[in-house]
Amino acid sequence: MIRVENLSKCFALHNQGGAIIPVMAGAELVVAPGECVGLVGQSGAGKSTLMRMIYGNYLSNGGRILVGGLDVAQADPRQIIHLRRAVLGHVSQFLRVVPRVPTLQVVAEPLLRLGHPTAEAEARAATLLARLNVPERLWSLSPTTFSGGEQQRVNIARGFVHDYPALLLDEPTASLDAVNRAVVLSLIEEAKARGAAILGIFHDEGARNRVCDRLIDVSRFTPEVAV
Ligand SMILES: Nc1ncnc2c1ncn2[C@@H]1O[C@H](COP(=O)(O)OP(=O)(O)OP(=O)(O)O)[C@@H](O)[C@H]1O
Repeated sequence: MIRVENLSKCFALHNQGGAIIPVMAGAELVVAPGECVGLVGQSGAGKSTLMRMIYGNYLSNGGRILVGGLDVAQADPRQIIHLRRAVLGHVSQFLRVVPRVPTLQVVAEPLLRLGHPTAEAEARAATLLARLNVPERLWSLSPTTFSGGEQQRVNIARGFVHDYPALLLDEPTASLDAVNRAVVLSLIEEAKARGAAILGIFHDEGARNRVCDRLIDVSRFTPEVAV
């Protein structure tokens, strides 16, 4: 479902004399349907950079990134938008939303964009928000003023509202209490059980051990010159 082949990445520092910094070379990985793979490696090894390339936020300098048959490294923006809408979900650490949109709508939005009826999308959003213990009195408010943990739970609800075949998770349990952490780990296990291919960064070792089938150390892909 997710396949990375011989991927490389350099950053060009335009404000520092155009210095070229190679940060990744020869990266290879496969995530099969129903599998959760954790990215590990010391700080600066390239975990976030690899995730951003797979999501299409960063361009790569060589290699292939296949997600559901599309090569993200070569895809045009329209193809990437379609991929993100239907195939590749992403739960980042921070919620980024349009101000003044109510929480229920923020969570239902991915389903509405896919053409699901409003009542069905909102019912699914409500189920997830309730499961993640976001109080119902908050659902009609914009999440912009919510606490860090509340925002993260809204973000997780939005990321799991559609049954994406592939999911990228960036520290999904980072600012959660034990009860909500357990809910998120169950959501990940349920996504695996329905066949989602999941790639994640989990600094929470207990979470990683519970949900990851394999770990990949990205420092294997750090080019010699950058060490
Ligand atoms: N936008 C950028 N411009 C220049 N260099 C960058 C940029 N983003 C990342 N880097 C560099 O790429 C390397 C990998 O960074 P990255 O953030 O992917 O590491 P990481 O493994 O996710 O680290 P951490 O665990 O600390 O989040 C680092 O040396 C970093 O300085």
